[in-house]
Amino acid sequence: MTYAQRVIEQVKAKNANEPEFIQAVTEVLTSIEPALAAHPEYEEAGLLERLVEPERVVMFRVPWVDDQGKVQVNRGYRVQYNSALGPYKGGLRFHPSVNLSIIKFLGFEQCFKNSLTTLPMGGGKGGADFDPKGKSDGEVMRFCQSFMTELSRHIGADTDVPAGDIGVGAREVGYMFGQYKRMRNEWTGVLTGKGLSFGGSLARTQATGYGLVYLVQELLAQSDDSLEGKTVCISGAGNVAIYAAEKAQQLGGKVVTMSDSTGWVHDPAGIKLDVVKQIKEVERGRISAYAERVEGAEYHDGRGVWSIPCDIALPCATQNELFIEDAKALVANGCKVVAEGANMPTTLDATDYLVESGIAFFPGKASNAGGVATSGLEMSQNSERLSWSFDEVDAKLNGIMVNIFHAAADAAEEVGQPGNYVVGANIAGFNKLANAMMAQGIV
Ligand SMILES: NC(=O)C1=CN([C@@H]2O[C@H](COP(=O)(O)OP(=O)(O)OC[C@H]3O[C@@H](n4cnc5c(N)ncnc54)[C@H](OP(=O)(O)O)[C@@H]3O)[C@@H](O)[C@H]2O)C=CC1
Ligand SMILES: O=C(O)CCC(=O)C(=O)O
Repeated sequence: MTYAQRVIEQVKAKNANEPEFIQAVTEVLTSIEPALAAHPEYEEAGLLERLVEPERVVMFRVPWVDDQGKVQVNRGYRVQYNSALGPYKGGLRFHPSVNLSIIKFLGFEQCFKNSLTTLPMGGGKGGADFDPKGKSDGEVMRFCQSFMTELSRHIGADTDVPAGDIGVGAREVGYMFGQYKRMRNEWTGVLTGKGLSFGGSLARTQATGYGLVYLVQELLAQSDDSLEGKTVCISGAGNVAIYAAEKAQQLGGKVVTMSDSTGWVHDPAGIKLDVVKQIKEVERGRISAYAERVEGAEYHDGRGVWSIPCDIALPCATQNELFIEDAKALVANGCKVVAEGANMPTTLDATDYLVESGIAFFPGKASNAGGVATSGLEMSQNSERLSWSFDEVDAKLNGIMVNIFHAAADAAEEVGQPGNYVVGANIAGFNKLANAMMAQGIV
């Protein structure tokens, strides 16, 4: 057994009821074997054992009162995973499925992703099993205030800087920022994804989706190709999906699918994004409404996006939403590129199948890093007390995504696995983090 395999077994034994966390650790540690082989000193320093164990896990009660006057209690989390590269940084997820396994896998992934951005950010993640769907603004505000009342003890502009994720957008970040400021009596860049009137960065809303497509654009450019005329399948209809679709369309791609947790739409003529934005960003409604409003579009209950033939697939909804049968359908239908907008949307066997089939497959820690990178740029602007223009931030985002593509491609090439961007991204992210951890001693 190799060092990595032994640590994977330890993680499985210690965290037996955390399947998503085990999945993320298995993917990363398996793919960095070549980097570990070049550094036997890592084993003596217990580097992997320290890497897989979060520096701190905070789990807390979030009591709040609903519109009927009834007391509700949710469970909140913040996993402060690794601070070797900078303050803990990563989003907050509000979704009924949230549990420790999901927050730990997201925090673990975030460490490598943030390393890939080259900005000084450590890794963290948090959230709660609260469902904002169907709640009034008042209920969401009271929940956010209660959540921040506890979280505020553990975060700070130089300690831990949360942001949005599933179920946490501008509204929730605004309520949490207001409560933090009220409790601390200080205005600091303690959260990113803030409103533009109080320290938010232009282009942060678009950044994850735009960044994903910038990376795909750079990949295609390597063979003098572009998005022009390409058919694109996207899952999800939230922040990442909407802005991935917008950028893909701006670059000449035709986006034909989007989805939510109840079903999916296929519009062979190309998704009308203004309709999706109205349904999702304004009405907070269901994607089924799209087919009621757009002639020629079909709505289907359940899953099915990956059955539609496409050149490029961008899974942008949630973890484990692209399975082995989906991977087989994509390959059979001639898909050439799969780039993850969501975190770990592709199962391990589906990932292996896509890579072995010669698909250019990009793991989320590389391809969706534009969001957190732009959060890093928001932190810089807050520290400077300045705001940069949209074009300035967008150009920096583009540059970061181009760099991430080449960092992953070069690392894969160096270990003799050209085109394996899973190996490349994991090794590139790991190398910098490992270097920092070794330099900082046994902590
Ligand atoms: N926002 C960001 O900056 C970043 C986000 N990510 C990742 O991107 C993904 C999407 O996040 P984001 O767009 O911000 O979140 P949103 O809440 O804006 O949108 C999430 C979308 O995914 C769908 N979805 C959520 N859970 C499920 C599920 N269990 N099954 C099927 N569909 C589901 C939602 O449908 P419904 O409305 O029905 O719930 C919605 O369409 C996540 O994996 C997130 O971690 C990664 C990097 C940065
Ligand atoms: O912008 C951030 O800090 C967090 C983004 C995020 O949660 C992610 O990259 O998954």
